[in-house]
Amino acid sequence: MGLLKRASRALKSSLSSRFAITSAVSERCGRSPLCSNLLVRWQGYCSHPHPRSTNASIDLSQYPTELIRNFSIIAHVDHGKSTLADRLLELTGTIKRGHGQPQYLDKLQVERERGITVKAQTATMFHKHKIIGLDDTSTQEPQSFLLNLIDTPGHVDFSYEVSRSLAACQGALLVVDAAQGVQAQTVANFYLAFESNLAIIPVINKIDQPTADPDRVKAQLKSMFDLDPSSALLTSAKTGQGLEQVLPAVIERIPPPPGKSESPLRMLLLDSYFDEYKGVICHVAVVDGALRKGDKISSVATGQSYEILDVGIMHPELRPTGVLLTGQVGYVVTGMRTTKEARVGDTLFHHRTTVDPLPGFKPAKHMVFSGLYPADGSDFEALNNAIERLTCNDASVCVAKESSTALGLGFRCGFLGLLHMDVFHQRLEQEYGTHIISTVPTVPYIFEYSDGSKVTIQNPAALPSNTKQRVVACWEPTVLATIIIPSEYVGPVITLCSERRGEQLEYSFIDSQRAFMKYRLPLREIVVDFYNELKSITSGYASFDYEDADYQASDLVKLDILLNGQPVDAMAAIVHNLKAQRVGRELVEKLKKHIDRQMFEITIQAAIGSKIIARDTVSAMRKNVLAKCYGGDVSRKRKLLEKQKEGKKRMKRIGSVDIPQEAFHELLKVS
Ligand SMILES: Nc1nc2c(ncn2[C@@H]2O[C@H](COP(=O)(O)OP(=O)(O)OP(=O)(O)O)[C@@H](O)[C@H]2O)c(=O)[nH]1
Repeated sequence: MGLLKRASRALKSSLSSRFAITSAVSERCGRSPLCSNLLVRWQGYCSHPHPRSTNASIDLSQYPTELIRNFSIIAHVDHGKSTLADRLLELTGTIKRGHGQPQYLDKLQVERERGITVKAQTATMFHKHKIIGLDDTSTQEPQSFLLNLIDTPGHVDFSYEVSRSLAACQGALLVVDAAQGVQAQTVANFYLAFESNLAIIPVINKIDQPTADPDRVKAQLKSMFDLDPSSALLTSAKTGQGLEQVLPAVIERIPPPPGKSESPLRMLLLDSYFDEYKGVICHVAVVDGALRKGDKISSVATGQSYEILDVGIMHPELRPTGVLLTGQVGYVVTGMRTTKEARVGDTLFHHRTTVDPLPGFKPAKHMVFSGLYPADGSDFEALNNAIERLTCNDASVCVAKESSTALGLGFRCGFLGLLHMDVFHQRLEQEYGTHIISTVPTVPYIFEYSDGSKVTIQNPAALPSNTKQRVVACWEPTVLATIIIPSEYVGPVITLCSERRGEQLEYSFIDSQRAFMKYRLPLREIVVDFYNELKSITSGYASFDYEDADYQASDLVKLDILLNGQPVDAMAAIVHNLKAQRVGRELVEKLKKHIDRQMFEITIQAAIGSKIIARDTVSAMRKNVLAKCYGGDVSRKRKLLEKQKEGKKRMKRIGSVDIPQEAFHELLKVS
């Protein structure tokens, strides 16, 4: 994951090297060069809604780059980014106070249900501010600034979104919970912003909490990132305390976008999604030049040309402006038919001009792969459509068609992590009404065969079962994990990491209460349930982040699951030899629990090659759903039978055995 490299390139190998990051950080995080160049001092002036927040049309020509600030909010998960974004939108009158929809920018149903941000969202705000010349005599009138705010996800799986958002920004608010202090993703996000050369404004949030200790957090910011403690803003996004300092600090400390208005148009494509009515909508940042409705543009990546049918800003919903000028961030609607044409990171430019492409983004690195199949085989086309549309909106998923003897036609998808995979499944079901079966997640292993060929295996079924005969060596991907925990949990965390075949690389203390550990862990060991277990053994206090590392030689075997003697390719897994027995037993147990009794006996076996390592049986008998329905109304019985019929539709028939969707889901949790 390129994004993860950033996280801790400076983390590199030792804490001390991080602590040694020098005054370059404080220079960047202090007053921007702009301020010294202009020799101005800014003063907070007005936090009332700007008149433009009404439905009046917006004239973007009033906002040259000097009056634009593009910034992001980054933080560890749950430290209050989305709540802070809400308050800033309210403060500027972009949304109504008490709009009744907390975390306004978390628009997806899955984000609201899970209380997490999955997709980075942009909103444009206007804020009036007064400038006072350093000589204090040249008082100017307050000026209106255009502020583009990008709310980003905090969970490690979605840091790809963060890295993309930062490409459109010149500064970032680094939000840290006043009670929890610096956590693993705070570290990762800081380095991501630092390496992107952004001005960083530390914001210590949640100061209203009884356990808040802003001084301790300031000391951590100083010792870990060399951030000037006096530059930290103290806020409570909940009570509103201290919020009036945030936008003045954004205007004061973050430089305006550096683009040239007189140069030919260059736009960075940040994101895209499919809208039922408008078609493909692209989020763009205009780096140089200007874009107008009706312009013809071309794409560097595909060479295709399009006409701009609509252009505008997110304020906070789509708001047509007819134009986007240098430094502005907004949306464009072109004639693109699918979001596949909208390559995230692409450079768009005026047709028939020549420009140097913008740097773009490193492609997302897929950590986990799993097969997705329609629960009902005849729904393949519907699933195909749903996946196509959803991947338009989530470019970080890779998809290839595959087929399984057990499940029929389906897809092999690559995800950034397990939560990402989970969220993708949930969105497929919620937003597109598809019922899916997903196979056990796997990571990309490398196998070397006796003929000297090497293959990357993303699907266990692709590995012949008699591996030992043909495979001469195998390697598995590893990660460098950063774990920050209260000192009292060090023991259990060390035990967990060694159970997961981890190698400790570093162990030190951030302050008197918290320990910092760095481990090399096999990726396979963390994708399945590691984070949940870490949270549970540390009462939720652990924070965790990882970056991808090298492959390491390993002793891997293919574990087959057999139902009535038939191997089920969709249930095969590649596991470490030492764990094969336990995993085999657990898989058999889970399947037994979830397969309903049927008219015949079902044997469930786990096998390595021809050796059976676990076995159980489900005895024969049809599940009688009417058993608990004594007498009573016939319509009630009919309803229960209908429900059973509906449930059966969602079962997968493998050989002669019906397997409910939940059985496949449960298999995902075996580590
Ligand atoms: N006491 C207190 N709670 C806050 C404050 N700011 C946010 N919260 C609460 O903290 C929780 C997490 O807030 P979010 O804004 O969703 O956090 P986030 O960082 O956006 O979370 P992700 O998007 O999942 O990374 C919510 O329950 C908020 O109500 C604050 O200043 N004080």
